[in-house]
Amino acid sequence: MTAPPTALTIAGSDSGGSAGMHADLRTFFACGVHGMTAVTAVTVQNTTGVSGVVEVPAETVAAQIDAVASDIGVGAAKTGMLASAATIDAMLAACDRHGIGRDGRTPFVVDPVAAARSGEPLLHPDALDALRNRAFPRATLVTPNLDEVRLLTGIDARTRDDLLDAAKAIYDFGPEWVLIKSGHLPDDPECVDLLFDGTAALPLPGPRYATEHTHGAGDVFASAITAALAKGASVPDAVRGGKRFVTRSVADAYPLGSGVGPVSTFWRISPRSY
Ligand SMILES: Nc1ncnc2c1ncn2[C@@H]1O[C@H](COP(=O)(O)OP(=O)(O)O)[C@@H](O)[C@H]1O
Ligand SMILES: Cc1ncc(COP(=O)(O)O)c(N)n1
Repeated sequence: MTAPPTALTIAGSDSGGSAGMHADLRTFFACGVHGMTAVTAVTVQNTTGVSGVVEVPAETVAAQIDAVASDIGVGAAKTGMLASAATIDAMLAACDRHGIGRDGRTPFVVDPVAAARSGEPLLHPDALDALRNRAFPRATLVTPNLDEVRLLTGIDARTRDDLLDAAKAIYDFGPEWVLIKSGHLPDDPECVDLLFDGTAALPLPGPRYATEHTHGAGDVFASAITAALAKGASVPDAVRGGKRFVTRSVADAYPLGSGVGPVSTFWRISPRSY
């Protein structure tokens, strides 16, 4: 047997199993990629929200990256909840040691998670600068939602036409590619995301389903992209494939608990068998 491609998520855990590194690992599995983790924080979380956070020491986050990169190897990496500037800087130093990120050539997807869907913060406000000015320039791809765009750039995108301005503003921080996610666009009958490389903008059309169960959608999208990059896909192909994956995941989203349920990562491996 040969080993499958490998991908690393640097993210927080979600005890409810819907978002964060749990969603990332399930997506890696569904995409046929061996998933690895550098846990940044343990969240006490369910479908109604986040009621506690314990941060993992920054040096332990870096040590997890060192451990897997030096032994197993990382085909592609993604970030989720990073919690603090200290963690971001320790992570970037570890990524440097192992060629993860732009110049090292191992694809590096930075999902700038700032808050949970339910509103609780997952990133210290004083870590925004580290994310923008130190993590983004290292990224192959940055994947903000519209709330994160607002926080990072001040741009309040309200229509599809505003997405290009948002993409340009994020691109100015130095990543190779930017993907603006449109799930939070008010009053749009579709979910048309936008991929931008500094010159050309590629719209990624998709339906908008009338479901409230979208917990973990952004994590699943970024993980499906990361899995495809680990398999050697180009960024546009990985993003197009990731969009198909997350759209099907939202289509099959299921209710869970008393709050917001997760998007489904079951559909590819065992459609509706549960
Ligand atoms: N109701 C929906 N129907 C179909 N696709 C959706 C829906 N909500 C979000 N998506 C898609 O899921 C992905 C994640 O989007 P978004 O919700 O903006 O990010 P996040 O989960 O990070 O807040 C995007 O491709 C978006 O277009
Ligand atoms: C540990 C962790 N990471 C990321 C998210 C964001 O996911 P969502 O925006 O769907 O709440 C989360 N809720 N928890």
